[in-house]
Amino acid sequence: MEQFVRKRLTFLTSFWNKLRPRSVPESCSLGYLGSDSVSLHSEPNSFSFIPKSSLFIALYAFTARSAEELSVSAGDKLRVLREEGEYVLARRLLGEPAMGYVPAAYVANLSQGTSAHRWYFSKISRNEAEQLLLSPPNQHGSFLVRDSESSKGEYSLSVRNHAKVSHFRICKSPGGSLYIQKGHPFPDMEELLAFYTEHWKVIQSPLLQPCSPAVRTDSWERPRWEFTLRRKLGEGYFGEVWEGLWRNSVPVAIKIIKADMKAEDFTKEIQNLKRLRHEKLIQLHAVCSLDEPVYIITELMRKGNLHSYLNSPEGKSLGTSHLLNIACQVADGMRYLEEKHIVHRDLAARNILVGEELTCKIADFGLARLLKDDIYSTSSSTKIPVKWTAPEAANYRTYSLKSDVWSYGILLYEVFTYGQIPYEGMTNQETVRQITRGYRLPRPSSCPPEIYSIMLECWSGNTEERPTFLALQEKLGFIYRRLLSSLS
Ligand SMILES: Nc1ncnc2c1ncn2[C@@H]1O[C@H](COP(=O)(O)OP(=O)(O)OP(=O)(O)O)[C@@H](O)[C@H]1O
Repeated sequence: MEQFVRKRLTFLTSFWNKLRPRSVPESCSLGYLGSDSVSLHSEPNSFSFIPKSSLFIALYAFTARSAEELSVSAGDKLRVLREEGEYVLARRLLGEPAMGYVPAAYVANLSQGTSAHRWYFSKISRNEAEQLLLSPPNQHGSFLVRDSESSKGEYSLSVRNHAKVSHFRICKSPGGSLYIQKGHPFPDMEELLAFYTEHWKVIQSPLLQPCSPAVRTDSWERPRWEFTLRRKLGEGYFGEVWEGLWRNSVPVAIKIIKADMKAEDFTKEIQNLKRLRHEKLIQLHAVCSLDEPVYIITELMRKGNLHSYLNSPEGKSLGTSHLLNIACQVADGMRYLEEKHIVHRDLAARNILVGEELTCKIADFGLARLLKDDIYSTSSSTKIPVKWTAPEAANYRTYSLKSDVWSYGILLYEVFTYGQIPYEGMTNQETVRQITRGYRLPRPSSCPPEIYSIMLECWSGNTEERPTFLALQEKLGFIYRRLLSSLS
């Protein structure tokens, strides 16, 4: 069970390692299956002692992506120990003894004649067949045979004909022969296909190559029953956020999307979370999105958002070195986004989450965008957090990494004022007017002058003069290390 969960939920590896540290070397990680009755050292060509139903053949070559997967070549004979969702746990029967997971679509059961062929896709619907044949690497002439949806025991032949897919019913006569055209039977599927490969004009669709299978790599979707809600943590635009448990053991944060939210809005956040992986960015663990309410499951940050944390007694007791440490962590996460050319657009203390030992992570990627050029323009009237937004973004909706740098300067102000609202007492309109005239926030009393001069650089009216996140990370890191060594 543990191995299965480790294998299928690789995104939870760190949790597993915490719950049950691996005690065996990676190369022996499948040794727990040693009780299986098949001896890997038995006479290789005689598999008579293995139940036929578990003898499989690899239809395609597959290269393992992790230590728990098994690389196979097309034609390899395998013993399948069990099926697990879209994978089978298989043991190679010839050559180097090895065992691991292989996509189920890459293997066929030898005891079921038809299924041992690359062109046979048993549990696939007409629509799925069309999608598969029309997607890469399949091309004109790709074909497959599938079980007929409407007539049990019969088949359908689906063939890609340029940008279209044609389907032909393969009927079975009472005597067991197969035919597409009445009066033209074949004893088996191979002969039928051989005939239509040669005489493809009869069906106006050339059979050039068997369809290639698709391996689904999106393993984020999890069943809802695996999560239990324990305590409400907060509420945002998309809905409530709860502390919860995954499989009754791993603490997680669960965002429950409100029923009236437009899918296109929150899916942006999910997509952004899926493609971003950095220790200073909040990590997506799973989603439950097949029915409502949609759950977005992320790592749990026990101390909540940075703004509230700075206002808490614990936050208020932090010294300059701690505040600098927070600033460095956020700069590190933003440097990663900068490298990926992703603009966050909503960088603020409320969107930084705090965990144990002052760990800080950037969250709320709902507004984040990949920059195609260096600037992202929007004409949409999305609500703008004006006091955090650079003037060119607030006035002309032109967002860039440099507008994120401006927001980072405001975040520094929040950090060094222990969570004070910037431009307190000013309205949004007044703030924009004052900023445009050159007004800048004053130096907070607990802020060292060198940090304040970094804030002022971030708030340069000329975007070119603002530092990069890489430069910010280096500069702040240097100041932090110097401060630590002066304290020790
Ligand atoms: N992963 C998490 N761990 C711990 N607490 C969290 C987590 N995610 C959110 N929270 C808490 O829940 C609150 C609401 O979060 P959410 O992301 O929904 O909204 P928001 O960031 O406040 O605003 P919005 O989504 O409207 O921009 C946060 O302010 C934080 O206190």
